[in-house]
Amino acid sequence: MKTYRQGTAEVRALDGVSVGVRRARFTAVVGPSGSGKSTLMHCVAGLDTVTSGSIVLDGTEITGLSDRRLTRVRRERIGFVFQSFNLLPQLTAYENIVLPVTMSGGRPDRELVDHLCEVLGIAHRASHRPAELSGGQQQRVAVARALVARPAVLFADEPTGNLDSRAGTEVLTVLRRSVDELGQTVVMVTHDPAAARYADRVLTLADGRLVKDEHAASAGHTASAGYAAPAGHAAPSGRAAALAGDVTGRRR
Ligand SMILES: Nc1ncnc2c1ncn2[C@@H]1O[C@H](COP(=O)(O)OP(=O)(O)OP(=O)(O)O)[C@@H](O)[C@H]1O
Repeated sequence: MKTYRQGTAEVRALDGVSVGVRRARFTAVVGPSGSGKSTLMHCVAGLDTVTSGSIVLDGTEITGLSDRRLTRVRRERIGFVFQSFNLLPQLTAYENIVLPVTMSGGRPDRELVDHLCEVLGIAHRASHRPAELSGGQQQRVAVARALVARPAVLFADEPTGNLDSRAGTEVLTVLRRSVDELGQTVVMVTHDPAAARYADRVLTLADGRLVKDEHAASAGHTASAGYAAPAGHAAPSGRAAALAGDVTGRRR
């Protein structure tokens, strides 16, 4: 449960939402404006706290952690991609990608970065500055930057919000590939049902409640509207089933 105070009124931004997200799966959270999508993502990712209930992230109960430990969990286990790409304009794509690693005093794993650039289709743009890249390419650089620390979960909040449909397709395709080829766990908030079709599972919120929970087959996976249909991906089997409960938010 997550409530906000607005004057004398209390807004229930999340109300009795209980959900677990599996590893190496692509989960989309959809719903109308104000339904609680961002609040859910912020609570699950440790950017905000729940009023009651608990959040378990990659086996760690994050509810009640001190700010210092929560910051560490976010830095080490979570990757974020937002609507705005937040790239540093004076750095090249490669330098932007490795920035989180170099900032925390580490040395980038060149092989991993090259592999990410390859999978995300930006290898040939690595030495370019953001201004020389298309919106879709910039967002793919942002995805690579989020993945370079090998996060347990990648949270994407309206990652296609600033992009036209072609660039949006590029970004959704690389998110899909990160799940299929890198085994990445992805949770994406979107208001766009066409974007949600790239996911294995679609959670629908309305008025802070979970009103629908659809898995790929029933989520109209192959239908295409707005974005090109995802190119026949195969959801990983067995492996994910054995690793249930990667991220859970429970009502107490
Ligand atoms: N900081 C806040 N203070 C007060 N109320 C808030 C705050 N943040 C969100 N809310 C309220 O909580 C509810 C859920 O908001 P939230 O931003 O999670 O919805 P959303 O589905 O992400 O919407 P959108 O698609 O417009 O971003 C809304 O009624 C909103 O007004």
